[in-house]
Amino acid sequence: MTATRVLVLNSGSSSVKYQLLDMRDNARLAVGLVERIGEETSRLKHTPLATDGAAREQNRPIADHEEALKAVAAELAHDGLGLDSPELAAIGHRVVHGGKQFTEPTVIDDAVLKEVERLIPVAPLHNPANLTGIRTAMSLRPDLPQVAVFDTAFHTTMPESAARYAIDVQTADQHRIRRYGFHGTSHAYVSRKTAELLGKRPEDVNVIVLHLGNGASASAVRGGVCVDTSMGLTPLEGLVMGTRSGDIDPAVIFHLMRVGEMSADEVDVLLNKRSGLIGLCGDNDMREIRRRIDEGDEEARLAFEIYVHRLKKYIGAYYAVLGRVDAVAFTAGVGENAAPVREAAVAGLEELGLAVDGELNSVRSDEARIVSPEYARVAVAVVPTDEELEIARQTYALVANRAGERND
Ligand SMILES: Nc1ncnc2c1ncn2[C@@H]1O[C@H](COP(=O)(O)OP(=O)(O)O)[C@@H](O)[C@H]1O
Ligand SMILES: CC(=O)OP(=O)(O)O
Ligand SMILES: [Mg+2]
Repeated sequence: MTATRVLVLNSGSSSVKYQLLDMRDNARLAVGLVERIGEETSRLKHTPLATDGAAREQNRPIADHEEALKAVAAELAHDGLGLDSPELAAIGHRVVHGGKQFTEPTVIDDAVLKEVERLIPVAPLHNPANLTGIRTAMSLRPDLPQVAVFDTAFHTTMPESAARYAIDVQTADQHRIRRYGFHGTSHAYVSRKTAELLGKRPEDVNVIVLHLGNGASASAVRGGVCVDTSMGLTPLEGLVMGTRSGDIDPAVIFHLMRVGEMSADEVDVLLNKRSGLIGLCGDNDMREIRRRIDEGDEEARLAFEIYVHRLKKYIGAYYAVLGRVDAVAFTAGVGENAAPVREAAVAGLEELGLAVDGELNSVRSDEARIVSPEYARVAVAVVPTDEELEIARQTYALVANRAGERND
């Protein structure tokens, strides 16, 4: 019997999302989420799709990512889908920062672990969680291939003109300061899906992808190749996010340190965790912000306007970078669900061929769809992302390939 299953772990700063898939038909056997790790109100939600599909929940404090993963392993075992299964071919891990060197999915060994660890200072919210996920999975199944799929990989094609900051070259090179970009697995998947939706080959279309989740980033994809993206050295640059500021005058930082007497760490926490939507209005969930706007809340309205203004600037910028745009694709939690964000982001851009159809845009669906009117020159699309499926595919392709090579 050949092993055909892949477990995918997407470890975030305070959550773990996971899926167990059978790669013969990409069927999802189990999916789940552990959230609020490290808080009193942690929650594990596990849905065993292969059996009765009834979700099970645990509401209890889960101290760290190791405990979270062990709880996930126990839930899977409960359904006869445990990590000890001989049908498990590999575990695929989302790794957020892979620097410049990892352009492909990579089987994890000591050298890879060291490199992911070395990159912690430039992905402090993400790489430590990714590493704990990997180490725990390795301890549970030391014999199994563990594969890292990097958020940065898709962006390694960016030209130097987009990847370099305009700072002293020696200093930049010494500290490997450049723009790496993130959410690459999503940008790759969504740009390809968008081409499919248009009935074209990826190499024939130019797409602006707007990945709007808790973290948010935009990318310009020309013929399937990323040519620019909004996140930089770290996932802090670019769009306004749930808790991150995105673009800011770097002098704000010196000012806060010199005049505000804040330490570097305090400014780091301010910009990463107490800025963006939560900093502007106290809420980082777009649903709550829309609810408050409907009640006439001015603070929430301004936060929404700042969010959309930045988004619109990036649409314009990437339009200019690409020269010709076939589609603007919205994805992730906000992009897929928040019709008012999509409407406001393209409002007034009719001259650029961009518009949404009010009725199409308000339809709720899990399907990839076009929400622009027939006459619009550029398609505005809603394309649900599936980072876990993409990670599973890349992981399975790599291990199947290696197995094939061994048998040759
Ligand atoms: N129905 C909805 N309407 C508006 N916004 C939503 C809805 N569902 C989710 N969101 C937004 O999506 C965000 C989460 O997006 P997601 O892509 O799951 O984030 P991440 O993977 O970065 O944790 C939430 O914080 C919320 O702002
Ligand atoms: C890189 C990044 O910002 O990821 P997330 O959106 O999962 O926080
Ligand atoms: Mg996400």
